[in-house]
Amino acid sequence: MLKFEDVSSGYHDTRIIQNLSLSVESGEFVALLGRNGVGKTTLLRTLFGICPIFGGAVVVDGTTLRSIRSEKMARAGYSFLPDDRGVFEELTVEENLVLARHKTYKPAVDVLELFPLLTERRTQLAGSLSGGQKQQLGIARAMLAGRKFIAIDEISQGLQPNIAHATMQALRHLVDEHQISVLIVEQSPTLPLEYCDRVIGMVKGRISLDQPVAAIQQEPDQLTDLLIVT
Ligand SMILES: Nc1ncnc2c1ncn2[C@@H]1O[C@H](COP(=O)(O)OP(=O)(O)OP(=O)(O)O)[C@@H](O)[C@H]1O
Repeated sequence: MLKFEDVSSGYHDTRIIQNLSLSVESGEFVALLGRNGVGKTTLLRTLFGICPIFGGAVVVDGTTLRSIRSEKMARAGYSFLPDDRGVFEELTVEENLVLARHKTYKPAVDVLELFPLLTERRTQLAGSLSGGQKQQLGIARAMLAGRKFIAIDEISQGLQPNIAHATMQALRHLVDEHQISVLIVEQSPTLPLEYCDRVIGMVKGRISLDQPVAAIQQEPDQLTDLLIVT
């Protein structure tokens, strides 16, 4: 359903993504791993039209695109949670959720059950939430809007471990129930190895690893180049 074909992209005249090819199928839950600065965020920004494509093409639902418009992706049911959480700070929690909801699509996950604080804080301005609370609102919005594809940058950022696990379980359920695709960016392999189907690793703007989770569990050394050195 989604393919990057020999894509190069970046910022102004700086090429960050280098001749990168990958695909994500319907009903696949994929994690993108890599150290700081390798281009994971830039890859997601390219898919959602925030960074220009310098070369190659992105194929979305069979249509080859050499430039991408964010609003078209949103209309097609592709949702993106950027690393700054992408909430409307001047609107309430409830208004943020209403704007993300689609007329007919009802996700198989009740986001208010998943994130009870969104009900407790429904009349509060999103801008006054903490970072972790904004993350929950942003993920809820991405789940409501992503009828075909959900991309989430830095998924566990600011989330308590139990909430991060519940979020991954809910995404797994959405993938299995609706055959949507999910692509997450995460710093650590722990959650991806428990919940995802496949791990894609990036080094310096290129793919360095693309393996099913089962293959990585057998040979975890494959992750060494992708892990953060502390
Ligand atoms: N707005 C920008 N203008 C120019 N260069 C940028 C911009 N944003 C990021 N970069 C550069 O692009 C490269 C890749 O950054 P990117 O944020 O995609 O990496 P990342 O893998 O997501 O890292 P992190 O995990 O730290 O967010 C870095 O060298 C970064 O300095």
